[in-house]
Amino acid sequence: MDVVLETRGLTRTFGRVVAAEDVNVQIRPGERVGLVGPNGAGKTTFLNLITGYVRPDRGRILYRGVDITGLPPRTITRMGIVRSFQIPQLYPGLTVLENLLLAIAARSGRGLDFWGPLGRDHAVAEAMELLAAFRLADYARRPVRELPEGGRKLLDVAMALALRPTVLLMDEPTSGVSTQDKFGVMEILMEVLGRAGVTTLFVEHDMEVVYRYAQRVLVFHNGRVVADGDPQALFADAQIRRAVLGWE
Ligand SMILES: Nc1ncnc2c1ncn2[C@@H]1O[C@H](COP(=O)(O)OP(=O)(O)OP(=O)(O)O)[C@@H](O)[C@H]1O
Repeated sequence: MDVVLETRGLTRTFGRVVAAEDVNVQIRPGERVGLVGPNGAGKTTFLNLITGYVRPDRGRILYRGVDITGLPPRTITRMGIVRSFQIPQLYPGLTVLENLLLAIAARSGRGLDFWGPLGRDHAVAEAMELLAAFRLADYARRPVRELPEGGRKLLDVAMALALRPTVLLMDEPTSGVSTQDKFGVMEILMEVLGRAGVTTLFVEHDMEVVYRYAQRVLVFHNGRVVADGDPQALFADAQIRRAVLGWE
């Protein structure tokens, strides 16, 4: 089986809290995986472990067969595992285009001032193409603070995609987005990420979003992955519905 990301026996405690316990997961290239579970179940810790922000007490993380356990976050990002944040890390006073140019500059490891005119033209063309894909082209010259929340989420992911990830991790892509906008945001995200062939893992509390957009769901509970399967099967399971998702 082709595996892009794998965890083996991943375990991490904070004092008495077991935030990850013997997490064994294999992710295939191009999969779209929803991470669900109650508050404090260990979903964010799982993302923090993979991206190097938190070190495991035990266990290994393999990316394309290479052991990345304990590597610094910057190195892991450069290798192709990129994270987009729950609260988008944007510069509200800069334009949408400028924010994206900064992400493109970050990919090259250089500041904007290192670009000659040709490099800048290429970067602007690339940024405009990305903005068009994310339906943000009309906002290109406007400051980020004028973007609606859904637009900020899209820009945040566009910036992550500018780093050319193989694996993208998203923490609640629809949090703070209005009910009428959230499916629109997810449609665009999934279309663009699917076309780019990016393997996507996303933490999500909105089960309707998970149901519609995840091909596979990992259910976390007390730091463990207690269920792993397709959303139709998992959400039909009465025990998971009651004990883990809090549904009757
Ligand atoms: N840096 C930390 N220091 C101490 N405790 C932590 C730390 N990070 C996470 N924890 C604890 O580990 C447990 C798992 O937290 P985590 O944030 O991973 O859960 P979660 O499933 O993402 O929850 P939520 O859905 O509320 O975001 C919680 O009890 C949390 O308080």
